[in-house]
Amino acid sequence: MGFRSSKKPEVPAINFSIENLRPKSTKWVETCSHVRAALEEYGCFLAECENNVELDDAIFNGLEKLFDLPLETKMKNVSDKPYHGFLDHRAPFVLPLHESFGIENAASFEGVESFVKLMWPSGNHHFCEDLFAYTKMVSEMEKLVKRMVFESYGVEKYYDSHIASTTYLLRGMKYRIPEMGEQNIGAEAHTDKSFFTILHQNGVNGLEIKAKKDDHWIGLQFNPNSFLVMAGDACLAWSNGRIHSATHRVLIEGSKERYSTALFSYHKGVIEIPDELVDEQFPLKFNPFNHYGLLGYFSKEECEKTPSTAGAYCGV
Ligand SMILES: O=C(O)CCC(=O)C(=O)O
Ligand SMILES: [Fe+2]
Repeated sequence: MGFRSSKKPEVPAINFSIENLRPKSTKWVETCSHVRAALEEYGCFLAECENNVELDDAIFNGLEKLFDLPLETKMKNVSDKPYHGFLDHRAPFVLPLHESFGIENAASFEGVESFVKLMWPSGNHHFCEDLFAYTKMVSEMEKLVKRMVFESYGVEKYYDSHIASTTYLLRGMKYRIPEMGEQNIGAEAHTDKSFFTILHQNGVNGLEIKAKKDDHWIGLQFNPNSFLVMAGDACLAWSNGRIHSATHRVLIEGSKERYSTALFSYHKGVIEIPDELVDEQFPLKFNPFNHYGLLGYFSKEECEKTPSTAGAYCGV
């Protein structure tokens, strides 16, 4: 068995209640600067929201049923993009505790509906509705965070075109309980290749983030209202290295299975580094890059040992 490291609640928690999120209000400006500071220092923060408990229950109960489907049904969740389809515990990494699905175009009803139809050909209307409501809500949160970040750097003029090219992938994860003597690694240490990732979980903790300043592992304590907003390698490159893309992993302990969701934002096409983010303190570090190109590059074996995928793929 592995061991659990520091549990100090060091990742900043930021109040995302409605009254803090009225654009241009004093609280909005304050929240923007907290968001930016957290992303630069930790690469992530816990957004504390007024969460919908009923919807949460519906999603995690629905996920349980989804993972209980026969393997041959689950294997129908395929994609031409790497890490976008069903991953069982054998491929592409050997992760005995992990299984996950990928739902492309997750913020569109058609995307969710075509996934649900594939899994339940005779229909599962309620889950389809709930899943869409959930992805809609989390994708709105992603847009809000993006707006805050763009405003905070004074590059809001690029926001609309950026959003117009954004697409979402929802991954649903299940981590089973390790057996006696079995390793407790649910997900190996990695950085995400997304622009942003928004993570949520059932009541079971296990996600750890590597601190930027001294490399120690910080165990995250979610409450039912917490969503972890994390920057991926695409955001690191877009921000010209100002925003940190945190290494993270999942360790599983305890007696309850862990279910989590991750909404990944991707950009269709090329991401340009805004001129405004290049100056003497931050000379240009990255060339414009194709976001799916970055993901494809990472999926190739030669990149496995590279400490920074963005640096290797599109570094100046
Ligand atoms: O399950 C989690 O909390 C994290 C999963 C993760 O890091 C990923 O899918 O990239
Ligand atoms: Fe991740």
